Amino acid sequence: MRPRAVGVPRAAIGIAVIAAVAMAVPVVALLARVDPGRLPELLTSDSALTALRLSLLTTSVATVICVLAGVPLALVLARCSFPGKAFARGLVLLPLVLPPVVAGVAVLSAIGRRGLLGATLEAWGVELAFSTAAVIIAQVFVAMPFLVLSVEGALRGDDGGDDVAAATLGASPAQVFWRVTLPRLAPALAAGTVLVFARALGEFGATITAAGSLQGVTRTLPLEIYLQRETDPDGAVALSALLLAVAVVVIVVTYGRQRTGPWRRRPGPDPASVEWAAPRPGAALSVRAVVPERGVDVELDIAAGETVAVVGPNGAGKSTLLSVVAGVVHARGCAVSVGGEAVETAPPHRRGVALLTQRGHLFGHLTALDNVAFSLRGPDRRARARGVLRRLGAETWRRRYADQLSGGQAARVAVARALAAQPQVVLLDEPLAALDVASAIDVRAALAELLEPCTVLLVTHDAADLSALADRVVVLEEGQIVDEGSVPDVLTRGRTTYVTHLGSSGSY
Ligand SMILES: Nc1ncnc2c1ncn2[C@@H]1O[C@H](COP(=O)(O)OP(=O)(O)OP(=O)(O)O)[C@@H](O)[C@H]1O
Repeated sequence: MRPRAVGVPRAAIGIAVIAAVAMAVPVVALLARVDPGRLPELLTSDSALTALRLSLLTTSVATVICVLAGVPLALVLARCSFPGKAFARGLVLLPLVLPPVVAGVAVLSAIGRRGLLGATLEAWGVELAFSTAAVIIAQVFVAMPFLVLSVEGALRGDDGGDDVAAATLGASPAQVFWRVTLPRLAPALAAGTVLVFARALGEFGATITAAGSLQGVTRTLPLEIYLQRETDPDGAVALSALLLAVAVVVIVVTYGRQRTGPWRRRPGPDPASVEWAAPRPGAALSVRAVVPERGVDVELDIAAGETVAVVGPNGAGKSTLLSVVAGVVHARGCAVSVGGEAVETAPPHRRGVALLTQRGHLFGHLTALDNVAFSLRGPDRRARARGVLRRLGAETWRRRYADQLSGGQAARVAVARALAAQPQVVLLDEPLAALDVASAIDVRAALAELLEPCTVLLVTHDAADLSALADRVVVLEEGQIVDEGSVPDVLTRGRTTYVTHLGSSGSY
């Protein structure tokens, strides 16, 4: 069910209709000029078929190259910081604004006989200029920016929270890329691929400049149309209609998938439930979090199996402390050890620490069940995942995707996913904040039981969490520990205004 859209101003609708008609007129005019009687003969001429074959071949190869090279390029531009990044980005996107003929001259200057790489290529016995390879190079050069723009835009638009969640569930950077980042990018990648294909298919200026017009070698369909325009206008019209049809088919095939909503992986068969075994006992945690740019300077030791609640006003540094333990935030003065082993230089997936943030970050392309099974191994992983969901009272929604769950339901599934990973240390950042009162009571009770053997660092603003879950409480203010002790002691002392309010909030 789609929510009703907010109304659109009448003027916008009027202008949109005029714009759509203006875009449609040339296409209709072209189709009107096609002579259906002569179409088979015109389209099956030797020159037309040769040009079509060459166009489809070069465009397909160029599209594959753009996808294989463009996705890593977009990833680096979106996610890495390095000197000269703005310049590198400008360079990659430059062909977008270059006149195609200039792009062709640039390609020829690189691969031509007297070009920058010409002598080296010749020494290797490779001659690229005016070859089919030159057509592909020209197409890649002009089309690549479309893919980079689409994918980089999608990457910049998200905060990388899903990737962090996956890493703290034990996924290596390569697994995060294949299992989480790429599926999330699928719609942008599909859109970018269509644009690349369309741009490469229609490429003319750069191709004729860098590769010439040799029949069967470099004369692609747009070049054939241009040449036929002089000698056989009807043939040119027929070929134009053919190019139009190919472009429409590509767009329909690719965008057709998107009409069914976001990309989702089809779930496997519904598994039988396997009773969830008790969580693995936790390990001792020791952390020194010194992050001057956030004003945080905290040292904390937690015994194996202990649950420590961290409380404090907004901006006190609670989430930063958790991020340091998880390996998401790094600073020179930080040290973290899990089970006596120093892990501050280890990447998040090697720390044995699961981080559950306020937003949960369920993976949108997976069902609730497959989210929970994400970190599990073995043939019965989905059955065990169902057992964990059952323990959290979330089994009913196992076949739903993240966008089909309410905030509270998603929070339960996210808790199940974090606990299923059996981490040595569990980091919970306000895990119950999205739940209604009744659900919070249920999940809190389940957590109290399930977290019993675990080492837990829990950030909360709710006094009910303290009494139900915490063995000890630590109070943070402006990045420093200002009090710590047993829950009743700290709340009774009420050393800060925040703690006084927390103690009198009624839920304790
Ligand atoms: N990504 C960031 N870059 C720079 N500074 C940040 C970033 N995230 C948080 N900070 C700053 O670090 C300090 C601690 O923030 P943090 O999110 O750890 O507080 P918090 O106690 O978790 O707050 P809340 O209860 O609102 O979640 C704040 O001053 C905040 O402005």
